[in-house]
Amino acid sequence: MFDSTCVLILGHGPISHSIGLPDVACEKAFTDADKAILYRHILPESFWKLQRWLQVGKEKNYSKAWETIDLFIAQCISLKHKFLRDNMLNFVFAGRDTTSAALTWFFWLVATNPSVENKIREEIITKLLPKEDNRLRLCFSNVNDQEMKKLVHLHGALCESLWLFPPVSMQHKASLQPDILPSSNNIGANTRMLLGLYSMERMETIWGKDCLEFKPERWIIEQGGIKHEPSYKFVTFNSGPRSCLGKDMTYIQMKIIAIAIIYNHNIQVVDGHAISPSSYVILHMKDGLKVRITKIRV
Ligand code: HEM
Repeated sequence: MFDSTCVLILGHGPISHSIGLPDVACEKAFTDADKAILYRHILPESFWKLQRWLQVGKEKNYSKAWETIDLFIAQCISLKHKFLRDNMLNFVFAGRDTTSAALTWFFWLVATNPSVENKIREEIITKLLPKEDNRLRLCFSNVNDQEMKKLVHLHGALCESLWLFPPVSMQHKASLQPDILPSSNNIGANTRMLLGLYSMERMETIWGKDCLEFKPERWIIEQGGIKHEPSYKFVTFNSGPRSCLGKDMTYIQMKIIAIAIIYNHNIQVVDGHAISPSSYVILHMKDGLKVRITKIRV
């Protein structure tokens, strides 16, 4: 299990079970550390702390074990340095601009559709605020994922803006081998393909006649629950094995921000401010969103 855990977590196996059962210092260090931790539970605190200060007994073994474990982990990190760097970059890049672009389009759509803004504010008050709290103060520590799922109008408005203005507006894919696309088109190996998500999510043949309208109720079923659209149709977060890993977190972050702003403020877009998309891979608003914020609660 030591070997397989290391491969899973660190991407590097110490092969302690190879033929000859080699002495792997780090493996023994974990056992020593474990034993020392047991003694910390049993002995009076002042006693093991004195041992630690004097560096004797089990505490001496514990310190040595830590040195060995630290060295082992540092070696694994340096072996995987490029992999870790690339992953960190991927996450920061993937999470930074996408969500901020999505929020900008969302607030523009909500601000220019006051009936939607009112419906969201109303459901925050009726479904999220504790009945006994007549001060109508919203406390986020009480709001969990399940509570947020009750806000169907907010969810609908978020889906609608993520759908009309997908923050990753296009994708680039290439075929490894010759293939046949679902459209029956044949493609050769190494064929570059650009997928225009922005355009795909505005196609009448896929979404119907009202595909250019802002209609959050599109995402609400008759019984009042949230309507699910398959990811190969609502492609904002990609579909298949390379789907976005941050999708659920994005919805939670956007909901927290939307609730805090819509519950407490009224948003008005500044007259004459031009709205148009920018030409980046991420679909920003070209000149940002200029708004006037009015506090509606003290
Ligand atoms: C509105 C917000 C977001 C949108 C629209 C979005 C959209 C996407 C899309 C379309 C892809 C596929 C890219 C491709 O294969 O070409 C993707 C991948 C990915 N996203 Fe997001 N994303 C968002 C937020 C986030 C956040 C907050 C995180 C995490 C901090 C995140 C992490 C990732 C990662 C790690 C991948 C790569 C998955 C893989 O290749 O296996 N995303 N995202």
